Amino acid sequence: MLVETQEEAPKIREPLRRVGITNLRIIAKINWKGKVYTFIPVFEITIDLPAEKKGIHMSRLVESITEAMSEAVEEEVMEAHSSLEELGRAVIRRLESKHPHRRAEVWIKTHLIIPRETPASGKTSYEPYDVEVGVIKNEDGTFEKVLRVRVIGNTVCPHAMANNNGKTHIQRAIGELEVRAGYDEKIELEEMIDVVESSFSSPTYTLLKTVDENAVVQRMFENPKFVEDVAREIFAKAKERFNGKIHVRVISNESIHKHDVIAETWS
Ligand SMILES: Nc1nc2c(ncn2[C@@H]2O[C@H](COP(=O)(O)OP(=O)(O)OP(=O)(O)O)[C@@H](O)[C@H]2O)c(=O)[nH]1
Ligand SMILES: [Fe+2]
Repeated sequence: MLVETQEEAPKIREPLRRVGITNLRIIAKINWKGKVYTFIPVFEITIDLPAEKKGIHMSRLVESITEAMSEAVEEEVMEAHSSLEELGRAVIRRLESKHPHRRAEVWIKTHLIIPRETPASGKTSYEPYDVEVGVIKNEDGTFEKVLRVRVIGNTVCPHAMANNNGKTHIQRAIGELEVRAGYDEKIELEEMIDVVESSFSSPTYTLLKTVDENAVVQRMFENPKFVEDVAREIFAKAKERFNGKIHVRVISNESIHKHDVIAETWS
């Protein structure tokens, strides 16, 4: 007979808000607009723990994830989940029948690979973006979601350009956009990525033929921006498009310093 240590009273009767599993890697399939994508996401799943319980039954959180995945893999994937947030909610729904809790969170971190067309040769280039989706079931049973995208672009400094007959310093920059909204709000990760990527001096590309490289350099110099300009542009576009709490952070890896510069704002 197994001893259920988790059910015993702890020495220190403090409730814990988030207890669970993190850095769990697994396979996931998403049927996004009729096309099947396979991901190797990293999961974090937590529930609250009341003051009178020593611990949670950790394996039940893992079971909620593995069972939600198997329903996708075994029943072939057309019944699979239509978005990462829908997958997160399906995991929480399974957890409800396995482990008592009042509040639950599932965080799914992965990469989206989006095919883009190069600016001059029109070839297909596959661009990687870091995305993270959080699905939160509140104590009143309502669901909210947090969508995060991280995009690599570039900035051309307008200040050096104005003071050096057009010569200037150029650097890669990273734009991070987070939208926190009610679960049913229609917000697409791809659209969030486009908002960030269109706010740099120029997007970056994996594949660039010489004609493409020329086009990117032309566009960069036609579009000099401070790190502040990029953050403001992302924020303004995101407020217009997405109904939720917006958080923007841009870091420019300055090529003239050993440090970076940052601009951040939120609604
Ligand atoms: N709460 C808690 N569990 C831990 C900790 N370290 C390891 N464990 C887990 O204890 C789990 C086994 O306990 P349960 O999940 O309750 O497994 P079980 O009792 O066989 O299964 P159930 O019948 O579903 O309760 C293992 O999966 C371990 O990951 C810890 O620090 N806290
Ligand atoms: Fe147990």
